[in-house]
Amino acid sequence: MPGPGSGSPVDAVAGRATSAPTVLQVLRRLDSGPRGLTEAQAEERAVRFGANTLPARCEASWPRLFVHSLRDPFTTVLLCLGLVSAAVASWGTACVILLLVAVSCVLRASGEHRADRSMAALRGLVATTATVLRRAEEGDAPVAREIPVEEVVPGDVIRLGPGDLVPADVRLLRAYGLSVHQAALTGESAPVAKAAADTTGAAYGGVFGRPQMCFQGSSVVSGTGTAIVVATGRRTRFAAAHGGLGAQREPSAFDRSVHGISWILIRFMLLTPPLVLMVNAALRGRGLETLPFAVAVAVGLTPEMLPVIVTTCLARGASLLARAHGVIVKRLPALHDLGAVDVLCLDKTGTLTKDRPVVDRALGPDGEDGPEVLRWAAVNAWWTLQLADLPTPDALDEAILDAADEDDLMAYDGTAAIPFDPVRRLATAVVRTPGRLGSHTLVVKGAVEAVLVRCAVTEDERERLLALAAHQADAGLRVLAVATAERPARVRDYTPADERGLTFQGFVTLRDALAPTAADALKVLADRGVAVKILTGDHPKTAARACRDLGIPVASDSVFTADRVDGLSDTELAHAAARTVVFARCTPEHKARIATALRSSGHTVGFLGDGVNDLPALRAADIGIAPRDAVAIAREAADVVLAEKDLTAIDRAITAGRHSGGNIATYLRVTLSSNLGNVIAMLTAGLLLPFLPMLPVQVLAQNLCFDAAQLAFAYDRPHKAVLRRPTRLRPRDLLRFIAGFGALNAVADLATFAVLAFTLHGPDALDDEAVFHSGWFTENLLTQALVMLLLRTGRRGAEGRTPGTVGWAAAALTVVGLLVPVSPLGSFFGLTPLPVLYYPLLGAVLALYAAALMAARTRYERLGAGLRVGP
Ligand SMILES: Nc1ncnc2c1ncn2[C@@H]1O[C@H](COP(=O)(O)OP(=O)(O)OP(=O)(O)O)[C@@H](O)[C@H]1O
Ligand SMILES: [Mg+2]
Repeated sequence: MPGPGSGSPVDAVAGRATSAPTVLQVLRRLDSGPRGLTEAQAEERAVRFGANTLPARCEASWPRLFVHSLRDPFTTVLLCLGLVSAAVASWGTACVILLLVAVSCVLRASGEHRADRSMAALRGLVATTATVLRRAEEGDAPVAREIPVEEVVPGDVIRLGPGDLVPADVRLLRAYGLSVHQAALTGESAPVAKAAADTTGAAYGGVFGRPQMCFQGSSVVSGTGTAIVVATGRRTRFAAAHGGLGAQREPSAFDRSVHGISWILIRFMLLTPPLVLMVNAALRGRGLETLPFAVAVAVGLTPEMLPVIVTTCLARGASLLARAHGVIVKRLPALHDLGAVDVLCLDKTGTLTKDRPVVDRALGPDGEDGPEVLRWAAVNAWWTLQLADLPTPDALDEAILDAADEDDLMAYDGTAAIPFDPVRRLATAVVRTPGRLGSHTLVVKGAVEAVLVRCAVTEDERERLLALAAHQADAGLRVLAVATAERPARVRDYTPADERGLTFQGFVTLRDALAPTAADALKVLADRGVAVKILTGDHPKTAARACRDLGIPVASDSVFTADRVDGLSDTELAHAAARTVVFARCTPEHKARIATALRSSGHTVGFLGDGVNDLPALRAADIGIAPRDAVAIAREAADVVLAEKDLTAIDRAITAGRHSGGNIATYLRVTLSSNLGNVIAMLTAGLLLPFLPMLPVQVLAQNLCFDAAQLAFAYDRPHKAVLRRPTRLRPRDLLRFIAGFGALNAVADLATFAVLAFTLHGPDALDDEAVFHSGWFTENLLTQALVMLLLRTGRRGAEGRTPGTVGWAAAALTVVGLLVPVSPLGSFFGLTPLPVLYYPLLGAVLALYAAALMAARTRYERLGAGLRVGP
């Protein structure tokens, strides 16, 4: 059988030959026909070729995740420190480090495994489908049917429409005005035209340049097509080129903050041991015997639970959001970024408005009622729909068809169509001119400016007509312009070059009601510190009016028409974007450029859109958001998918993001400031004392206790104040915070040393190593508990709250700190019971420390750095 079983269908069909194979060759090779496969054939091929999934999308196994978590930089550094300890035969230290690594890796791998599984399940809810033609039996007529993309097999005949993902590598059988975006394959951002006709000779730009072929990983920007699948799954070009991973994203807000901080810390960790060694050698004449201690200090500085806490916080947030509000976060770090969003860009149609337009009026060039304008508009809508094979009419066309008289339409016979394209903002239908043999009428409808530049009118007349349209738009109406032209009939294809010298017919205005929840949702967003910008393809006046009606103040200088964007440099655009509320007449590329400009000026940008024209911006923003009924490619490109097209859902998602981001930030602040404090105290004490201020095993044991207690932050409920502003963690602010609070912590430790000296009657008594170690051990755990409670929330926040997980964890730390030195376990760590007098004095130190912490915190908040906070 000359079936597709032999060799790779891609090579066989798209392949190495210099000229593209003809449709007939392809069909024969794939043992299929233009009417598609039968269900039985499809089933047999599904078994033979496997599911149409990319290798990169397959779920990672548990052991793989474990190995992956070993590659985490913190873990790597810890392992190196462990090796160093083992090399100097400090087996205790090496074992404890190994234990730390094992615990954090197991926790992280299991957390990630769980998160991956629930993410996969969530992604399944928004999986994309493909439209295939299949037949029940050999003799039956083919039926178009939606199936999950995984079930597509070679030989299937599929339909492509605007907004569809190309589900596999396909050869076109028919195409109308088809253009696809294949940046994921070629890096080229402009859409590429595709056509079905057999051509001879090699194509420019290699295989991807072939006009007859569309490839997995690309998406349909405009037009429609019918095509036969030639390769699926790992046999596609996309899988071969990238393992199906696609282009690398720019670093997101998550990468910039959490990753940025991680790397700063790792540098510190690597610097610490040599520093400790050098200082001890220079001032105390100690040699390599301090190495285990130096290593332990570096370990003590590490927030090794950071990856675990981050995964747990985000996974918990994401699953809660999905369960309670139907909001699906497709990539975990996106939840963190949602919390950091301070500028949200929205498209207008369907987001602020219902996208259920109804025709309001049809008016001629003189502004009087013009019923024939509506008729022409309907002829255009009907024939573009019929001839371009569109799966569903768009909302504007549907409204026009609803308003038009069906009998009028029947008088026309369409011959060609150029479907709507968001860059040209036009749709054209060609009909036979009624009653005039040998003549065609081009009927063009589209955005006012786009149609008028193609009309044969004087400059003054154009100005007058633009003003007339602007007047309509100012009333909140959507305006379409309609024009026609008569041409001698011809067989040759019509192209956009034919849309010239048109006769202007008039305008059709449409009313699109505002979305009922939009006004409230916008107000809530403003209260939460999120600036909203509207990026729309529509008329500036229509957009500005919708904004005003929804309560967004729009000054005259805050409306920007996107053609002005082209003349601006990136910095100028960033400046302009800061002031502007409405960007009108945006092409898809404009939307993306504006999002990029806002990001480059330091904002974390979210973009919500549902159409093909929103695709580049969904990718360019830090975080792309699409409603579930958006076109497939928008859903695919988005990081977050909303159950409904309802702005209130965004607020929920942002709140959940702030919740998780707030917990991560608190964890980092608490851990790092107390770790830093300990390290400073340890270094100082090391120089003051004739012995090591803490044995390596004690440093590590104490560290283990901290880590365990701090897992509680993953389950904390942050204070309401945290949810009021974007949770943006800036590395520089964080470092300032931990330097300040770390120093305070060190002062408390040094005060404890003084207390110990006093309790033990004079500095000489400090020679009692075990008592010193025990005293400091207890103090350290207690201060840690205190810091956890006090730095968690503001002073106001601490009042009237139930203890919660963090409260219980702090209590457990306190108990461990008080009991371990007096218990049998204590002697194992080299600890001993303390004199009774020590406790009241320690109490006094802690009370002073608590007061200082509160004062410092209030000051810090007053300085405006607070619980950090957008611009
Ligand atoms: N089917 C159509 N036929 C002709 N013109 C259209 C059609 N659909 C839209 N237009 C015109 O093109 C313009 C741009 O459309 P586009 O789809 O890019 O954005 P939009 O839907 O207006 O707004 P948003 O970006 O807020 O979703 C519209 O404002 C309208 O004037
Ligand atoms: Mg839209």
